[in-house]
Amino acid sequence: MTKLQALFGGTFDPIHYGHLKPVEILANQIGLSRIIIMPNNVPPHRPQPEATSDQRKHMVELAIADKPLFVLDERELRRDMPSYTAQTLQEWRQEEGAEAPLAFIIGQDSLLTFPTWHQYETILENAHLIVTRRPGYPMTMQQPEHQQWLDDRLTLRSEDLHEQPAGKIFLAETPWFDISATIIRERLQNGESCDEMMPAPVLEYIMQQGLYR
Ligand SMILES: Nc1ncnc2c1ncn2[C@@H]1O[C@H](COP(=O)(O)OP(=O)(O)OP(=O)(O)O)[C@@H](O)[C@H]1O
Ligand SMILES: O=C(O)c1ccc[n+]([C@@H]2O[C@H](COP(=O)([O-])O)[C@@H](O)[C@H]2O)c1
Repeated sequence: MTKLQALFGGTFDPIHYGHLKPVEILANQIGLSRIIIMPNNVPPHRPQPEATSDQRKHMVELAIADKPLFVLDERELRRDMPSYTAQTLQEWRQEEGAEAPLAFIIGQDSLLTFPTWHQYETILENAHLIVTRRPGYPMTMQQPEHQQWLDDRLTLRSEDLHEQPAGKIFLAETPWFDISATIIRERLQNGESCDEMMPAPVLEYIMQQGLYR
């Protein structure tokens, strides 16, 4: 069994197949026995979500109920301050010890904004970064110095993620899923179907709660 642990943070307003499917495929590709899903309470770089933290947590629980690959981490939900990943990963590293291989999973769009994140350079001191593909976003950074930063840390060997505790960036070859929470919220507001975009129990909960109308 692999020792590499991977944390997948997000706002999940709501959780959808664009979150779940790439990381399920990733787990098979690189050998992850567990993915820790971590919804935030106060997202650092965007407006407050439409659904409450309790509702978003409940939707994650419904989405992963029949998937033993996933577990929920509530640490950022308990925080009233913005959920800075640098701080979360520092805490996680202290809990897991210096040698444990740890990774943070993001989509391709998040990689592009990564250099604007709070203390972004320190994030790689505590974890690897695993990037899943997302349609509509370039794989190169806008600023040459950020591309250099990326190139210096890139690895093509997924074994590095298992063998080293932190510091590498791995661009995973996951398929594209053209789904976003924004599109789902818009479609639901217009009364359009989202059946193919998320697990049925999540959609049923959205309807029952009258969310995103
Ligand atoms: N379709 C997708 N493919 C790959 N990664 C995704 C996809 N949708 C979201 N992600 C990634 O999942 C993480 C959490 O995303 P988030 O909860 O913001 O979802 P979102 O669909 O981008 O939401 P919104 O449309 O509200 O901005 C981010 O790292 C994001 O890049
Ligand atoms: O730490 C930061 O500055 C930071 C800035 C933007 C996003 N993040 C984290 O990245 C993850 C995906 O963010 P989002 O907004 O796409 O849901 C989530 O765990 C956020 O807390 C973190």
